[in-house]
Amino acid sequence: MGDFDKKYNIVDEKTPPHELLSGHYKQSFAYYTLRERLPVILTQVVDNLSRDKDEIAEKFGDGAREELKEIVGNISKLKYELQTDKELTPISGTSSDVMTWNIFLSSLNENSRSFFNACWLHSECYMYRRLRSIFELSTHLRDFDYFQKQKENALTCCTESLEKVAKSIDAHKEMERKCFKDFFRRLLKLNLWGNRCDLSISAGKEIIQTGDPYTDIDILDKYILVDQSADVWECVSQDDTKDHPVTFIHDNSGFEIFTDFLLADFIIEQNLASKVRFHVKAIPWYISDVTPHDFHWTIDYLLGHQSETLRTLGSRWKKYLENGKFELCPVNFFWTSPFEFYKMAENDKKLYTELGESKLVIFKGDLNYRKLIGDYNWDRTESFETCLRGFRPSNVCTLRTIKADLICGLKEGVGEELDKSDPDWMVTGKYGVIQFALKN
Ligand SMILES: O=P(O)(O)OC[C@@]1(O)O[C@H](CO)[C@@H](O)[C@@H]1O
Ligand SMILES: [Mn+2]
Repeated sequence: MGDFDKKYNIVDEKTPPHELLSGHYKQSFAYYTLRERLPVILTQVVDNLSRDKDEIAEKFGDGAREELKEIVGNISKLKYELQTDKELTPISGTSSDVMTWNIFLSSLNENSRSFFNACWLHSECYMYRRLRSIFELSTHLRDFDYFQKQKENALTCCTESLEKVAKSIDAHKEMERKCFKDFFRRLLKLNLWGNRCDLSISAGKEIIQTGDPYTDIDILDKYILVDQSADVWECVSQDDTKDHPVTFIHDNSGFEIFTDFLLADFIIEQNLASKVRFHVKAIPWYISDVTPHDFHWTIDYLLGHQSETLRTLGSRWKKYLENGKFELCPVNFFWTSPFEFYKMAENDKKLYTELGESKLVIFKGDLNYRKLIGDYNWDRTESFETCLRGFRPSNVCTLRTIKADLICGLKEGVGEELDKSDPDWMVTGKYGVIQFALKN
């Protein structure tokens, strides 16, 4: 370790800092996820395919109907492999990430190359990648998104709430103009809580956002265990970095992406940055995650909505897309790779450098958090900077509701208190963190 590393207690990048989270530990959320949640998610895909087979055949042709039988068989096979803790076999497929995945899989230790023995992050990502490869290898359904209906429903079922939030933000605008900092921090918190609504935590069961979470947003402050929103404001309001974009690494469709856009809208309107960039997933991922299609669909849905408030927002965001104030980045398979982000610089230098152009990169959600700090049993008071293990291509912010049993940056005693008062506090999404680290 060099002097800098010692001073800041940076962990050597090559040595695993702590025990990896894994399905091997029966008391863990990893075990529960692999055993209970993921098989349910696979069963649900099968059920939805059989429910929608006529619709699918109409859209993709009769050949698709035939192929569905084979696809269902292959999904059942994947479920069997998962439930019987089989080896993570190579991915077959035609996409450019197949080789990277397979090199990664072959680099795993032989005794940690099965669903329950591998690092949880790796086996869970693997399941979603294998699921995708089943469709990718078909002729008629290679581009079919088996989570699409659920994602669309996550937005359409909460339009009342979208409208209320948008109206109440508009109403507060005049008042909030006196203090942009407070306004920004509220939008940031709204954006944080928008992450409560992912579908994979509920194994696909609908979670509906109701009411107007903006007006009462401060009530939830007691659930924010680390709140560095003031630091994020300081970073984003720097005048000399206006020409640098703010970048979102999106997480979920539905209510969450709407709140991402609201925050991005504020950034553009207040001229905090000339451009906001968005990164999405290349393939269907963890049920709710945004793909390019979901991104455009969301804006078009708002644009065509009967509510004038939503139409206004939709048409403004469409315009931002046209004039480059909003930019959807080309899909990048790094986001659906098994790699933690500290490995980005060596695996995708270009992406790392590109993120470095931003004045701020906002990582949304629980899975991005897991990739930021790795699926390790970190000491819960370890600093966020240390856990990033050198991954600070730009100023980094994470907005994450806590849905997996790993965390860092807590004050001494906070975790222990919660263990007593609310034993499930790490896996329900009830609590959240807004954490920030300066560029390297
Ligand atoms: O990343 P998101 O959408 O906030 O959450 C994804 C998630 O539901 O899936 C994983 C477990 O299956 C957890 O990390 C997390 O709970
Ligand atoms: Mn997600």
